[in-house]
Amino acid sequence: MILEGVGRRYGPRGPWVLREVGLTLPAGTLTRFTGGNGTGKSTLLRLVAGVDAPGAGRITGRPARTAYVPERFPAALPLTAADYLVHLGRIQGLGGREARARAAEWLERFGAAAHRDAPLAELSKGTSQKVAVAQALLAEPGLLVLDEAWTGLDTGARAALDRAVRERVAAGGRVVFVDHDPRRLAGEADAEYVVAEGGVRRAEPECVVAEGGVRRAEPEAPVLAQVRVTASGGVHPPPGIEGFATELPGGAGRLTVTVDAARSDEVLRTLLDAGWHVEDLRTTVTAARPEDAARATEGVRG
Ligand SMILES: Nc1ncnc2c1ncn2[C@@H]1O[C@H](COP(=O)(O)OP(=O)(O)OP(=O)(O)O)[C@@H](O)[C@H]1O
Repeated sequence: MILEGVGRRYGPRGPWVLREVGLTLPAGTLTRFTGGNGTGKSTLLRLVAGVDAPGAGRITGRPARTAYVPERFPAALPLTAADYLVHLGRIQGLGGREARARAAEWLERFGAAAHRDAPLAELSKGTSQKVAVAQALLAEPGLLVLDEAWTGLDTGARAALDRAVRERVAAGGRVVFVDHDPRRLAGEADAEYVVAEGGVRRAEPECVVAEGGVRRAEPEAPVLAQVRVTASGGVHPPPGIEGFATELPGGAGRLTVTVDAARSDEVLRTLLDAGWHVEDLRTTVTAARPEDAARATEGVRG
């Protein structure tokens, strides 16, 4: 699916909210859009979903089955949750029996089965949102567009939606999403774009999105690998080596020296040349975050 020179403004004299947007959304990919408030993310998602048409440019290759979860769910319809889903399933091309089965399945997956016969207007905000995401997943769309679709869902339903997104991508669908939480599907998107100043640009790898905008990522936590060498048999630490020496019975010493991993070979050579016997060698990794330490330790071991 391709967007070429896409532009959108509201009203013939309104400012262009988006201009000259060019994007490719390949099959089997997850694409994230980020950006500050009012930059045009929802506008872009409506254009991608096809519920709004561009004022300039063109969009080609949109899959026949496209589903969209808008920021605000229009829940004021005189239908029960299950009837609404069956109705939408039929519109999306499912047979009656299949639509009913899928509606039940998705209400179950999002933990809303108990509300299947409740009128939409009586559902809580969270349950309405479950129905909104369920309607989008009913017919296994080739394009799934999610505008803050996780907002209002409980933890279990958010995880269920994460899983559903992965399933869609694995099945060859395109999933496009905006979410204010930078941890949402973090590291899973195939492409990430920032919507800003009417344009869309590829997010730089060091950019992460914070609520309400883009901020620079924290610099990578410093990872420091050190080697602790314990040696014995010498008397004085050799020149250039500062360590902790203790006297052993008989006048010999034991030396413990901790050096940066990069210097460890040199220190070992110096100790051996000076007649010390190396008893023990340990690598320690210091990092601000435990996961960095674990990763670095693996690297050092390897
Ligand atoms: N239907 C509309 N009529 C007129 N202006 C609109 C309409 N929809 C959006 N806009 C304007 O277009 C701009 C972009 O809005 P949009 O909702 O796409 O941004 P957004 O990045 O999704 O914002 P947010 O993060 O606050 O949801 C805003 O200035 C908004 O006021």
